Amino acid sequence: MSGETWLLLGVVILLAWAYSRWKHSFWSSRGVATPPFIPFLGHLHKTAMLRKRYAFDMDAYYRYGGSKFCGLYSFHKPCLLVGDPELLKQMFVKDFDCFSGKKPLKLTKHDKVISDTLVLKTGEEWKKLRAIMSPTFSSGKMKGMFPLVCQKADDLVSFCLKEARTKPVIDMKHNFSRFTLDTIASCAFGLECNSLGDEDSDFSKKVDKFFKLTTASTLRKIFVSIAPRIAGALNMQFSSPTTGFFKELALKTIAARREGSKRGDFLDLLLETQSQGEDDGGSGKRASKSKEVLDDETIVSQCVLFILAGYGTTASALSYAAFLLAKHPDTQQRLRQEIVELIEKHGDVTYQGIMEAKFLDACIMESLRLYPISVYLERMCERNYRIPGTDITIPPGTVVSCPVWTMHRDPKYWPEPEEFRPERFLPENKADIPNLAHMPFGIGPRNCIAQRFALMETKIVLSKLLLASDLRLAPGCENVTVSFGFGSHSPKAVELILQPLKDE
Ligand code: HEM
Repeated sequence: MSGETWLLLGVVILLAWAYSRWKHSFWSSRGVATPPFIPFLGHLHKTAMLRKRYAFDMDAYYRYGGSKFCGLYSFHKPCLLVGDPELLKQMFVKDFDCFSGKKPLKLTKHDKVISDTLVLKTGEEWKKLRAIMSPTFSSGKMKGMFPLVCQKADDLVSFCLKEARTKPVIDMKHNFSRFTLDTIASCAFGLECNSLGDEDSDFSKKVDKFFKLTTASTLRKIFVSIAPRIAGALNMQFSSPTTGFFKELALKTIAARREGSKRGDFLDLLLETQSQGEDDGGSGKRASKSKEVLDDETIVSQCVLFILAGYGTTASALSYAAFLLAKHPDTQQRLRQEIVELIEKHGDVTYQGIMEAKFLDACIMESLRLYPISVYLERMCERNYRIPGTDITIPPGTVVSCPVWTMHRDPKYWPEPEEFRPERFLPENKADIPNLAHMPFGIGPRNCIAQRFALMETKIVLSKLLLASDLRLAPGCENVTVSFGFGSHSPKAVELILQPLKDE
């Protein structure tokens, strides 16, 4: 290269560096602290991978003011980390109209099934869909689905006890995952897939494929995220091609339901909202609103949503809870006693009984405190917003995140935070927990829509499992290793010894 070319290159690099420095002065010029960052990337190298993210959030929270708020950069885009419960309440709840969106996922036209799921919708479309779907998760509707989930929980317990006869140690993470899968197949797709007993079940194989990340699928996702239009033109999609299998399955079940075979599951409930809209033909307004949102394709997307949002989350929540109960035999016995007393009162594991079980609820809440499935929450600012109590304004497009994992272990809110102490969540102690210091199901109007369903599922399984067996830690498995994936985490393994409590 000639001297002039070198000089030109030097000037270009210098200008780019100066531009990056200027962009990265957004927070310092407003007097907001930021953890150390690097040119161009900002903090992206620390926040893009969940494995690094939770440790980074902790550092930002304790050392750079994040327990109130601090500034971050994703490339050159300013982001805000907010760890103050009062400020979170103001932003995520009271000023929700300014924070109803989430960071958009870049998708192609071939990703319609997942782009129509509630979790990826924004603005008015999200509002309408959420309003129509919310009643399907009411406590009345949960009662209707209770027997379906109990059936799957009974299958799980029988399977585990059968395994316990031949195996010294049971892989409970695997069994909880299969149980969750069977429940989703039953409640969202009307399918009895029995993946617990049948390792070759088509449904479970397809779900495994749906989540499997290979080098090729990762590169495809990265390419779609960078150039969605070109990717679309090349017939590429972000989601796994296996999505087509679930779409066909749900469409087939919808057709069968129209022939009259109802089961009171989630799919029936969604179809009911569609016909409620149609029945309202007289007034016209509601009918067209429902029809517009819940066409068959939109319903199919919400069935797939159950796999996306409900599979790993519930299986991990059950795995962590079972591990903690096995590690704390006295707590386990206290919980078993509560369940036995409720059975004496109600005659069986009933919806009413598990709702009354205060210690059961406390054990699950404490387990989700120590291991919140979402390490952080995010919202996107939709217009200029002045951070309350300051004269700092953040522009539209700023991503605001809440460091859930870190806040769940802050000794300011949780004395001896690393200890498993369900008593913290008993009614007489609940008043000591500040509002929004505990948020395993998120915050405000965009929180987990299926919280009732997820809790019902978890409570039924733990009740039935503890009534049937004593859970003990397998030798060498005294600690749980958290395995961080792309967007979520799960215990690496939960291997337990199951000691049956009744003669079979
Ligand atoms: C123990 C299990 C579960 C946990 C811990 C959990 C947790 C969460 C969290 C933390 C969020 C984000 C909330 C926020 O940003 O404020 C969320 C959102 C969501 N969850 Fe769950 N979840 C669980 C099970 C499920 C299940 C079984 C479904 C089934 C459909 C589900 C569906 C959703 C949906 C649709 C959203 C997005 C809601 C919206 O954007 O309006 N979740 N969940």
